[in-house]
Amino acid sequence: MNQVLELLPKASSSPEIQELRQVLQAPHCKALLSAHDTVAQKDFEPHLPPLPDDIPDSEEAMRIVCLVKNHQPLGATIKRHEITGDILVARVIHGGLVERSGLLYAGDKLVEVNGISVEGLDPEQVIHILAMSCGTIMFKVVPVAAPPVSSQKMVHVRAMIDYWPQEDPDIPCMDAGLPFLKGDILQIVDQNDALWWQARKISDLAICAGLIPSNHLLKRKQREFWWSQPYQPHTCLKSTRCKSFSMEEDDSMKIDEKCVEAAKEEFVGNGQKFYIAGFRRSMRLCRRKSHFSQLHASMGCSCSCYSAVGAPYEEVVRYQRQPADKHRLIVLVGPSGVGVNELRRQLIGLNPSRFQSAVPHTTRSPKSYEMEGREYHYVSKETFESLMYGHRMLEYGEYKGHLYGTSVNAVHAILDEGKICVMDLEPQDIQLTRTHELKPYVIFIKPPNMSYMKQSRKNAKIITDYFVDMKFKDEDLQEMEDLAQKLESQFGQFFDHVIVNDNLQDACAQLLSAIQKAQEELQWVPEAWIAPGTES
Ligand SMILES: Nc1ncnc2c1ncn2[C@@H]1O[C@H](COP(=O)(O)OP(=O)(O)OP(=O)(O)O)[C@@H](O)[C@H]1O
Repeated sequence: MNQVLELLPKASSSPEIQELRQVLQAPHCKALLSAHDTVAQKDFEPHLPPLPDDIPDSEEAMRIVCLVKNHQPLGATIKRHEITGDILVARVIHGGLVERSGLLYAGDKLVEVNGISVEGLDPEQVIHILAMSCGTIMFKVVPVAAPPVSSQKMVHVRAMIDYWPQEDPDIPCMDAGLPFLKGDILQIVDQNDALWWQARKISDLAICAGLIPSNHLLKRKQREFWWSQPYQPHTCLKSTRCKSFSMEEDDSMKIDEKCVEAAKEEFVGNGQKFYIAGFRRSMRLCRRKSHFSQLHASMGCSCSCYSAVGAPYEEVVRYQRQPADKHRLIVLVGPSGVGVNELRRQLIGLNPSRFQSAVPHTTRSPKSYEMEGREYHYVSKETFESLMYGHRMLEYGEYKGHLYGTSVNAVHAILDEGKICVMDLEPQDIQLTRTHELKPYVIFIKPPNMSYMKQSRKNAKIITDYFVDMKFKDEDLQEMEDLAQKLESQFGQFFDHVIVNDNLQDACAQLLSAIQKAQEELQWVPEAWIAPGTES
C-alpha cells in the first residue's frame, strides 16, 4: 500500500487522487489491508502431494454431497440405467430440497449413500437406505458431464381436465404427481421432459412442484378418452413400477404407444320504464330445449365429448381491463330454475344504465305491443340463418316453429355504449363467446342445499312449456341439483366464479361484486385473447 501511496502524484490537484489518498491512509483501511497480508503469508496444512502426471483420463471425479433431511421430501427421483444398471438421479423437482441445494443434478450417478455402496442395488433398496437415514445424508456421486441448464420461462395454464396421479398407471412416480381439477391455474416450471412437466398450483406456490402429464402426453391419452373413466385401470397402458426416494421414479419412462314466449315483461325503476330484453318466455324455453337436447347428446356418448375436443391445458396470462377498454361480457350459467334470470333481472334493476341484456333476434312476427329492437330484432328466416351460418349467433334454437337467438352484434351494441352486457347462456354456448373481442367472464349460479331450496323456493315459480307459473315440486329441485353437478363437472373449466343462490339479496350482492372485480381487477384470461404487447 505504501508503494501505491508513493506512486500517487503528491502535488496532483485531481479530486479523485486526493480522495484515494485519504481512503488509503484511513486507519481502518490500513488495518484491513494488513490483516489480509498476514493471512496471505500463512502456511496452511496439510500439504497435499502434487497430482500424479499419469491419472487416466477415464478416472471418474467424485462429488460428496451432504443434505440435511427434514420433514420435507428430498425432491428428486431416481432410476436405474437400463444397460449399465447404475442408479441415476432421474429428475430434480423444482423447489425441493435437492434443487434448492444446487448440489445434485438429473443424470448424476449415485455411488454411495451414507457410506453404503449402491452398486448392484435396486432403486427400492436405495430408497430403503434413505428411509432409514435421518439427519444428514451423505451422497457420493459421479457428476453428470453436462448438468442441465434450465432456461425456460414460466408458463401459466388453465387445466381443462381433472387429473389424479393415483389413477394414472403411467406416471413415473405417483408420490411426485400433482393432482389438479378443471379450472385450476397451474404454473409450469419445467418442460424439459417431453412427457412429464413440473408444475405448481398458483393457489399454493410455497410447496415444491409436482409432475403433470405434458400437453403432448395428455392429448395422446385424450385420444384414448382416458379421463372419461378415471377410476378404471388402464390395461392397455404399460403399468410401471414406482418406488420412492421420498419421490422416486421407474426406470423405463416408456409409454406404450397403444395406450397411452307469452307474457310481456317489463321493468319499472327510478320512475322510468325499462324494457328488459332477453327475458321472454319463448326465448327462455327455446334456450332450455336446445340445452337439454345438446346436453343429453353429449352425456349420451360414452366419452366426454367436451373434454375430448379441446386442449388439455390452455395458456393463460394476467389481464386487467383498462378504463378505456370495452367491458368484458358477463355470462351467467346455471341449471334451469336456479335463478339465473331472477338474478339478472335484479342486477339490471339495481342499475339499468350500467347493466343491460342483449336484444335477441327472432323469426316470429311482432305482437301489437312490441317494438323492433326492444323485445326482439324481427328478421326473416333467411336473415337469421345467414347470421347462424356466418357464426354471428352466440346462441340460437327453435321454439314452436320459430327461430330465436342472440347475435354477436347485439352484444356489441351494448358494449359500444360503454355498458356491461349480462347474458345467460347454456354452457355448451360458452365456447362461442370466448373471443378476444368479448373476453367473457363466466359466473356459475349454483343451487343451495336441498333443505334450503325447499324452504326458500316455496313461492317460486318454474317456467314450463305447458303451465304458466307452476310451483316447484321436489322432483324439480332434485333435478336442478343433479344438473348443477353435471354442469360443474362437465364445464367447470370455463367458470371464472361460482355463486350459490341461497338468499337472493346475498347472491345479488355477490354477483355485483364479482362483476366489479371482473371489470376492474387482474384476472387470468387465455393468452390468445391478449394482443401482443398489451399483456400486463
Ligand atoms: N334465491 C332465491 N330465493 C327464492 N326464490 C328464488 C331465488 N332465486 C330465484 N328464485 C325464484 O325461482 C324461480 C325460478 O327462477 P328463474 O326464473 O330466475 O330461474 P332460471 O334459472 O332463469 O331458469 P329458467 O330460465 O329455466 O326459468 C323464480 O320464481 C324466482 O323468483
